[in-house]
Amino acid sequence: METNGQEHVIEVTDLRRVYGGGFEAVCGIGFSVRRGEIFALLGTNGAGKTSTVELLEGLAPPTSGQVRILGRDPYAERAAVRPRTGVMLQEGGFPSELTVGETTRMWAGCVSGARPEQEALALVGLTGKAGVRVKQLSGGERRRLDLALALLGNPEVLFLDEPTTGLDAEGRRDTWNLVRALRDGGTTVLLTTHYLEEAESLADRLAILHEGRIAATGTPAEVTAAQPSRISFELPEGYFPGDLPPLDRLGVSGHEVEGRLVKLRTRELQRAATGLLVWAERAGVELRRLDVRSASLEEAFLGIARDVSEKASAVEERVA
Ligand SMILES: Nc1ncnc2c1ncn2[C@@H]1O[C@H](COP(=O)(O)OP(=O)(O)OP(=O)(O)O)[C@@H](O)[C@H]1O
Repeated sequence: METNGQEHVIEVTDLRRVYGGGFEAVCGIGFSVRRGEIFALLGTNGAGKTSTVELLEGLAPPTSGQVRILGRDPYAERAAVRPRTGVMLQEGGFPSELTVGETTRMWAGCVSGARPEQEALALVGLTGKAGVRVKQLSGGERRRLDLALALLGNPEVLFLDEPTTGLDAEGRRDTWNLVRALRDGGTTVLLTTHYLEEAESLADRLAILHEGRIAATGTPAEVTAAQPSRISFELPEGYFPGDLPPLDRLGVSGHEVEGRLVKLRTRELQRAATGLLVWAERAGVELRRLDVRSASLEEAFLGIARDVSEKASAVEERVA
């Protein structure tokens, strides 16, 4: 389907998943991902990420609502959709007695038009490991093998479930660069991650799931823009909070004082920082431990989880 001339490769409409015992893990969510976009699904433990991704991968049918991958139903039309997608699960589950080369060849036999084994291994930095048994690989190397296998069929759509869990900082950067290069080559990527820094750095757009619902969605900048920025500093010797300029006139929406440390929250970062620095300059004081920062995705994430839980308990209290 096309919207504004851009092809939506993944389309999710009013999607619900209710498990056998009646538990609703996915409660009517909707989003779409354009060709060549990296889209991240974030959420606390149990938010419904895996339950959603399994429906996108066609591993189960939705209870209600619709998923379209490349315009088709990934469950009912699995034979048509599966060859055009690559899936990296949380646990690859490949036989650990096989070597890396044997595993790659075995998997390539199930994929039409597979990349050469060496190319797939080189993409993920496993060149030279073809003769090593899977059980001898480190945790990070196993993750990279899982990724190589997902890439074997040159997929148009790539599903990555926590692709960098267990990787060291360098391995994580390498994977990010590879995912970006794939995106630049036109691959559409949907990933789940617990690393907010990963989503902030990698995702073109993201959705934060909470208790089966989308609590926020947009570009990382849009999602963080809804959160206040922070300024913190140490009160100079001999000064008290009341000596600061009136905080509301600086555009400060909230503050805390812990000992000599002052923490300010503001949605007008430039105005608040300028007002504070002009005051310090005029008073001839140094603001030690000065820290001025825009909201991070982590703050947005924690803020959303807190807000939704607070609203839920307020409703429960009203009902009780
Ligand atoms: N087969 C099942 N039967 C019943 N409930 C299930 C089943 N699978 C998952 N759930 C429940 O659905 C909810 C969402 O689980 P899901 O695995 O989708 O979350 P997640 O966001 O992927 O979590 P995590 O980050 O911990 O992997 C959880 O409360 C989980 O206990």
